[in-house]
Amino acid sequence: MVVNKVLTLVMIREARRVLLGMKKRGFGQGRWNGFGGKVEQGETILQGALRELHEESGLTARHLTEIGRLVFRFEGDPQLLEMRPCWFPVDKIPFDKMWPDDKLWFPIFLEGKLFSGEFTFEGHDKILDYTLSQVKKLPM
Ligand SMILES: Nc1nc2c([nH]c(=O)n2[C@H]2C[C@H](O)[C@@H](COP(=O)(O)OP(=O)(O)OP(=O)(O)O)O2)c(=O)[nH]1
Repeated sequence: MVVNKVLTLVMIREARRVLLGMKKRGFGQGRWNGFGGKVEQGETILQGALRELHEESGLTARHLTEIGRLVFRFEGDPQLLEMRPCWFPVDKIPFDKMWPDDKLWFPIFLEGKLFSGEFTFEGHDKILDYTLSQVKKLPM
């Protein structure tokens, strides 16, 4: 069965550091990540991103800027929320405790460039196949 969900992922960054949250339970448990989750019915992606950012980190953003668009396919399951935020210097991002695709697109994000990609996973650790590129404009 194919389940299509729209998920947000907000990266809070300053020039030399990035704020990540430790996912305490549910989908991605035990991994550092940006803040986000499912877009709810009747919500725009931006509204969903602002809501999840606030729910998970307590932060209220004045504005958000698009950084990329990624498609994930899982040959398996999904699930829940809860985060523990922590700032990481840009040269000390804990990739070994993050989603395996992150080390591929983070460099583009940290350069301030837009990116677009698709990842197919086997379970939650193995990337079977992917495409990723820096783009001038995000696909709709
Ligand atoms: N960095 C990174 N983030 C990912 C990857 N895959 C993936 O779903 N995410 C993000 C998108 C979302 O922000 C988050 C998953 O959202 P979620 O399932 O916890 O959604 P939610 O908070 O609405 O959860 P729930 O309460 O409905 O269970 O993980 C990935 O490969 N890398």
